[in-house]
Amino acid sequence: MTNTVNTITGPVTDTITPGVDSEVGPLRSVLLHRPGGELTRLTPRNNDQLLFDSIPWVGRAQEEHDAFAEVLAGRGVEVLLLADVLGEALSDPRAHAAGVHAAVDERRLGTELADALRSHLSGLDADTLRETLMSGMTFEELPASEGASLVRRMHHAHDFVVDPLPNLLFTRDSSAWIGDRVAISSLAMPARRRETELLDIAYAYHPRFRAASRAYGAHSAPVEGGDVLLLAPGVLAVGVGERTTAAGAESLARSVFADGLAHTVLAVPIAQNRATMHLDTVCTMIGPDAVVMYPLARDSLVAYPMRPGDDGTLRVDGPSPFLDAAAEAMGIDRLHVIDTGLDPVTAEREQWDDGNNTLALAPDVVVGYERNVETNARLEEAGIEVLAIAGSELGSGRGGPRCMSCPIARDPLPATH
Ligand SMILES: NC(=O)NCCC[C@H](N)C(=O)O
Repeated sequence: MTNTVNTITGPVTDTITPGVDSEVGPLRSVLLHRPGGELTRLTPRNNDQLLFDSIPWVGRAQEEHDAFAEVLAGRGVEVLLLADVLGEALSDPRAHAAGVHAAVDERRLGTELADALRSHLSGLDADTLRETLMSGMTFEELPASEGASLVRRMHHAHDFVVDPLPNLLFTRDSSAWIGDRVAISSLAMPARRRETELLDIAYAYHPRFRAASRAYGAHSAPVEGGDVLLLAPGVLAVGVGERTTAAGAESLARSVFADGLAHTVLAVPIAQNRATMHLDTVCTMIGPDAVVMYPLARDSLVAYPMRPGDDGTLRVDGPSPFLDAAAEAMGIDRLHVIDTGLDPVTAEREQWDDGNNTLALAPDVVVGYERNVETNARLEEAGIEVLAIAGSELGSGRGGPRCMSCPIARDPLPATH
């Protein structure tokens, strides 16, 4: 199989200034992660814990991902790959030390083994360390010469001394740009927490990003990028559910208000279950004043608008119907919902398969999974161009094109929108 992605990315340059103030402004630069060795770690015994619903065929997942990257590149989008960004960052000795520190969980491994692992990882070159940080390491892969320990003797050879990170694929969740600042997510699930450390290192030490200010601290209350929608410049919606907590939404609101990045943040409660783990599993924007939305959510979603109060306080209003609160905050008459008109069973099937999880490349141009035939047909009937990609293997982690992409630069929308 050819790795087309390298030809798409080339060296990571710094010609495009980072900044994102909407969901639909023409996409200029995006961070993806081409799935690799970390997916080969998934087994029927660990897939639930690692947040995958089945065991992906890795080669096919890579092909699907390469095709996704090609669609973006074909539309003039610069595609950055997380492995490249992280690898370049890790060539800085301080990043290397931080990567080692993040990988060693002394509480779980005990002092003996933690010391042995630390010593082993410290001696790795940047590329090998990067692979280990992403794909993990089993007990049997840690050279025996690195010392004995009770923990090591009592573990199975195939257990992980460093856990793999198969959900790196979903770059949307681990970081998000808000205006010209990057928010490093504080990921909620144990299987994803170390992603926070890797993204923190990548942005802190890669020459292209190290000057970027932070919109949110990596170790603050849980907020995941899949829950954050930039409805319009200055207006954010933040899903509160299985991942992002109410404390996280409040904390993000305080942070973006303090930095002048937003005037309104809508906290949107979503059902706490796997099908709706993030707000972007039920609703994504396809135009400056239009969304595609899971039909059941349309009339049930509510919002608690937060605005800056007096003397650094937060003013919290609502709850009010989400569509009304969003339109008011965005200063438009109505936030249109593309009517997918689906029967409840088809709607539920296609929501599960990320039919509502589209990635806008520009107003009215979105990438979606080809399998969501009915949703895509309705979008096209509404005048939306749907660039359909295969996702049978990629989708086994329960994420679609929006989940698999972190926009780094979008052009601002024209004032007429
Ligand atoms: N924004 C998203 O909905 N991302 C999909 C994340 C899927 C991943 N397997 C997870 O459970 O976190």
